[in-house]
Amino acid sequence: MDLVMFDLDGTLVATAGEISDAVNDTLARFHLPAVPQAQVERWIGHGTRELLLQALASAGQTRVEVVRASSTLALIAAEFDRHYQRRSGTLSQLYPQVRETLTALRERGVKLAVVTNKESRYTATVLDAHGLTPLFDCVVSGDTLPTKKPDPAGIRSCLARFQVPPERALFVGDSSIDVATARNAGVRVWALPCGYNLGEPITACAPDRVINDLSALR
Ligand SMILES: O=C(O)COP(=O)(O)O
Repeated sequence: MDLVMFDLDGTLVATAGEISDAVNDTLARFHLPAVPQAQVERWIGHGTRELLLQALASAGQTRVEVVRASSTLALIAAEFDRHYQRRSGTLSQLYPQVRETLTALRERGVKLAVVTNKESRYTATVLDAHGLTPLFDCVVSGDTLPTKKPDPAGIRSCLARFQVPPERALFVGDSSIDVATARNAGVRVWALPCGYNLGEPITACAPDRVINDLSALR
């Protein structure tokens, strides 16, 4: 392999606890009931803004489209932004073997990238909080390109940047969105079972291989 691309939430870092806290800080500020972390985990995958919309719809007992069109959304999103930036890195943890494996792959000259649907300002905070930023050659966030996963543009931009053919690359993720993204780009995909797969078992989306931790890459 010449290039390995990783999803972020649920693959490199367990982030659900602090996302959930930031969501509930925001809901409390607007006198809305809290949502359980288990529910927040099922909303991870389409980007933090989409997650916030889901939480607001659930807490307010309305539809996501109603929240999306609401005139107060910008105000609520700004409040969430403050809480999430403040909470980032406070509860999240690297999964076992992440730092060791990234370091070993880098030493072998493998290019490393993050391709996440998380917006870039949050991606940067989370990667910095865990000292991961220097380990990656490229980071593609949910708002880096006009489209996000499962569109293959993020993977393709990494392949093009490092001039790696799809068969010499691997994508590692934790969800059906990651599997679909890799398939759309013609890249092999390995998946971790203990991340956030929209509440479904990872085997349901048939990755090329299920791995228990990143040491399988070494
Ligand atoms: O922010 C999200 O919802 C998803 O992020 P991920 O693509 O790293 O899983």
